[in-house]
Amino acid sequence: MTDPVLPAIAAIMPAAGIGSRMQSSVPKQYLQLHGKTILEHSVAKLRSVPAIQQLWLALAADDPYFDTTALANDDIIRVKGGDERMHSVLNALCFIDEYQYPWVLVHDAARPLVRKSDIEQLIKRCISSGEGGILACRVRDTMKRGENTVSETVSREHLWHALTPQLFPTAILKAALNDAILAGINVTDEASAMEWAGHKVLLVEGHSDNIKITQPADLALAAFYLEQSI
Ligand SMILES: Nc1ccn([C@@H]2O[C@H](COP(=O)(O)OP(=O)(O)OP(=O)(O)O)[C@@H](O)[C@H]2O)c(=O)n1
Ligand SMILES: C[C@](O)(CO)[C@H](O)COP(=O)(O)O
Repeated sequence: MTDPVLPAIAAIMPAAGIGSRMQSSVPKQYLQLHGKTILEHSVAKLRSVPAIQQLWLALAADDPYFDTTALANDDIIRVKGGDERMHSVLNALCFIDEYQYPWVLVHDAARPLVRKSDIEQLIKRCISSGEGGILACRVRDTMKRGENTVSETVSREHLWHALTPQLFPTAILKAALNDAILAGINVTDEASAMEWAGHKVLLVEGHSDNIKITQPADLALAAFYLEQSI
């Protein structure tokens, strides 16, 4: 497959969360990892991809931390985050010119370990096929459903962990996300809205070390993975 001619891609980084599951004194995107904030690591990964020509950052309206980071002088475009991740993403989407940037890539600030090669593979696969898609990694453990006891074993065949980035045509994602939110759908990733709206979503296998920093133990794991990549 020859490399497709890449259109301009705008990126949205949702970074307006409070990180409640992290139980930390600051929102987790501002925790330090090898001398930089998790947010700075994640932004640097998107900045390393030439096809990404515009970067929108959704921040909490009362975020007092961002201006203390090295990104304060970056040309990153700040927008106000929303009550939930899906609102933060939609708020940013509403500002993106879909003619100038026909594709939009969404990547969690809480995923600082994503590999440039995985991002570029996602872009190549989606642009080549004309379909949106997500980075994902296959489930490896036996999966159980239940609360305190097992109610069922869920077949792990064709079962994936959805990761980010997720890449979709800008206008189509904007419409799908807006309509899904209006319909009261629980949209925890962009693909959920696209699926609900009936669109195909490509699964692009990525590395399982692209973890989302969510709980306290994840910080040490991320530091370990970072040491392996140096
Ligand atoms: N209203 C929100 C909630 C989350 N996010 C962002 O979406 C990403 C993934 O969300 P999650 O891991 O759930 O982060 P938090 O919501 O901060 O974590 P928690 O659910 O533990 O509070 C994070 O980069 C987070 O900053 C956002 O931009 N706006
Ligand atoms: C978008 C995501 O990272 C894909 O796995 C995930 O859905 C975010 O969920 P969260 O509850 O907002 O962390």
